[in-house]
Amino acid sequence: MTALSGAPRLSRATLSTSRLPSGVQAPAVDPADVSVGLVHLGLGAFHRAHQAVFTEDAAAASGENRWGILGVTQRSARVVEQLAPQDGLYGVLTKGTTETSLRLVGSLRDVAFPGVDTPRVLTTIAAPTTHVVTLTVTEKGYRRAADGRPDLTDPDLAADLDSLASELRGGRPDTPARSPLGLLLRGLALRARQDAGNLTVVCCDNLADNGAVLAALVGTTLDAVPNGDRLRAWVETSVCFPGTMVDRIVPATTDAHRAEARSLLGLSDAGLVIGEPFTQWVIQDRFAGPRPAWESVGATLTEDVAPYERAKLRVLNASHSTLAYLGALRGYTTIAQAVADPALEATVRALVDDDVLPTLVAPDGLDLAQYRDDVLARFANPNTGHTTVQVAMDGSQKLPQRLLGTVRDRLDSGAVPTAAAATVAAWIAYVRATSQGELEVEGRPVGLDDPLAPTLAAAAEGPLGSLADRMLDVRVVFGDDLAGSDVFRSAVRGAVAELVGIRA
Ligand SMILES: NC(=O)c1ccc[n+]([C@@H]2O[C@H](COP(=O)([O-])OP(=O)(O)OC[C@H]3O[C@@H](n4cnc5c(N)ncnc54)[C@H](O)[C@@H]3O)[C@@H](O)[C@H]2O)c1
Ligand SMILES: O=P(O)(O)OC[C@@H](O)[C@@H](O)[C@H](O)[C@H](O)CO
Repeated sequence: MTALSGAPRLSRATLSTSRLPSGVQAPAVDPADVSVGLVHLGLGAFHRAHQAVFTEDAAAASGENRWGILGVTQRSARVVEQLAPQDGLYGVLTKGTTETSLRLVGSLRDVAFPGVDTPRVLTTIAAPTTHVVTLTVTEKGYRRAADGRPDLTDPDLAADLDSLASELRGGRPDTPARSPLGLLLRGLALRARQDAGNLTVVCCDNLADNGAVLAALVGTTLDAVPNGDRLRAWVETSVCFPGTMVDRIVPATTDAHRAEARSLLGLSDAGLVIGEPFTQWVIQDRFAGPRPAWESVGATLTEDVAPYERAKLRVLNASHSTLAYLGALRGYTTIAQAVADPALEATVRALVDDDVLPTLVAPDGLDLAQYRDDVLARFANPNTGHTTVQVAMDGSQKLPQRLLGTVRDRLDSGAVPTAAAATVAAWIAYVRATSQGELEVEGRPVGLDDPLAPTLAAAAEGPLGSLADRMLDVRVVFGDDLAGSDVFRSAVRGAVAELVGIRA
């Protein structure tokens, strides 16, 4: 029996005929009464537990019914298959340290998979009733090259740019899009062609300076497209890319979560997501047109998002990755188990206190030491079940965003970033163990899950004595500056030697 069998499926029909059990919160908006005004690219777990909830609550608070979401999956139709039969309805199971609650969300009004639905997605991005596009497509989804510019050799992006070039010559926008950036650019092109008005594009991925990064990617990609200059000029005057800091720990949903939600709801929910109680959204107040009144339901709209984003990436996400690598290497399944290990907690505190905090300017009213403690308390929540292996994936994409800025700032100030080097060493040891088939967590082998896996595995292979040097030579991760820094190299060499038990 699976987690979904034995109970009718959540849908508008079953919701209207079932009496919701007490304790389960109904959608804050009536899904029948909501039209689409926002398109989301990357309909993973995080969007459903974060921006979709803020958007629904904001619409309910302001009494507006124009902020329904078209959610677009990226790589497969799986999430569409989960949500379309449910009319887009799904639950968010919130798991605190002592309490669990379930709410249903009705703001997701339509779902699409670019493999078959590209024309519909482009038309919706270009609709005058659409005012905002949001994205959560993971770090690797942006297809950036080592220098941060668009990777024009990426076959999916290249195929999309061919389609875009044809559409800019008047061709029909009907080829399936293959990359998030391609989909966005093609949607912008159709919007410009139809003169449908301004648009705001909000990157909600854990990328440093995410708004500016996405704006630059859009601009430099258009430079490479024949006749892209007119579209680029339109984007510069008609599209805003505010930066954001997004925060809520949203682990992957398991069958056990689905079974738990089914027993609370009495209906089965294939689109269920789970999250911790904490949620935060800080958004740069730079919009090209209307937006949901997110500030009315707890989001912070600010001129300067950078201090919030930097504090979150460098404290929370860097600590998360440290616990993920060291925790998995010690055989811990979850982040909560890892942070409960006094040695690992001490390592994380050293990272934050010695190297991260000296690089930060506290955002208004935030006590950074308290923030560190609050983050560690959130990690200790045993009920989210966030796995070390999930957080550890894609290290080549994550470390540059969450750790290497700290390293650069420390080196620039003349300090030796010993604690940050220890996190780099943890990642190196993890890459070595997973790429050589040497890591098991709870008796299950763990492989290396990273878009650069072949390059990393090749660098990890060979004598332990030169492991740190071979890995630091992967310049797409470390850049020429860190690969060329004797101070950093020496710190990483020492930390790797300590971790793998050899002489530096
Ligand atoms: N889960 C969290 O706790 C959390 C918290 C804050 C921010 N985020 C941000 O949200 C992102 C997504 O997290 P999630 O929990 O929704 O993950 P998820 O695995 O549930 O969903 C990831 C989404 O990105 C798409 N994607 C993945 N790889 C891609 C690729 N190579 N090209 C194009 N699209 C790709 C997937 O199709 C999916 O839509 C994270 O990478 C992070 O930047 C997540
Ligand atoms: O989402 P990822 O996989 O990029 O990173 C894993 C976690 O560090 C991250 O998702 C945190 O849970 C999140 O950033 C908390 O807001």
